[in-house]
Amino acid sequence: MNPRKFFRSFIYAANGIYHVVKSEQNFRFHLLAAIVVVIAAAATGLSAFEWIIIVISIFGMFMIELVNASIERVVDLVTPELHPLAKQAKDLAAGACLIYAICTVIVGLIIFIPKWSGIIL
Ligand SMILES: Nc1ncnc2c1ncn2[C@@H]1O[C@H](COP(=O)(O)OP(=O)(O)OP(=O)(O)O)[C@@H](O)[C@H]1O
Repeated sequence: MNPRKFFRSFIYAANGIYHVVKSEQNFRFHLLAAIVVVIAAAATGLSAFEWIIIVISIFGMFMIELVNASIERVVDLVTPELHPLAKQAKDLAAGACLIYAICTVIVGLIIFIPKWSGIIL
């Protein structure tokens, strides 16, 4: 294994993340939502297992947004013109993000509602 090449791959990955933060409004929204969730989780007090679920949900959302942004760029590279398959590819990737986002909201509700209802009621 070449250590320099290995280290360079981290730089490339960090560049990709930096680029998506700069260029994708959706990614910045998820970043803000993640900060709010972490603050809410810290204030509520979660078990280690609940924290693991929250961390997996947050990082999974970032990951799928990165894959979505990557698919969008590949599609634009392959066909700058309008094409039904380009639309399908982008809409499918966006659909994957939406499905995972719905999943994270459900997971959040399952974790937080019983704790908050104990505080509110
Ligand atoms: N080359 C294309 N051919 C056909 N439909 C496209 C193409 N590019 C985007 N679309 C469709 O147009 C709609 C809006 O796409 P738009 O370009 O605004 O956003 P995006 O490319 O999906 O994301 P972003 O705004 O972040 O670049 C979506 O339904 C998308 O699938």
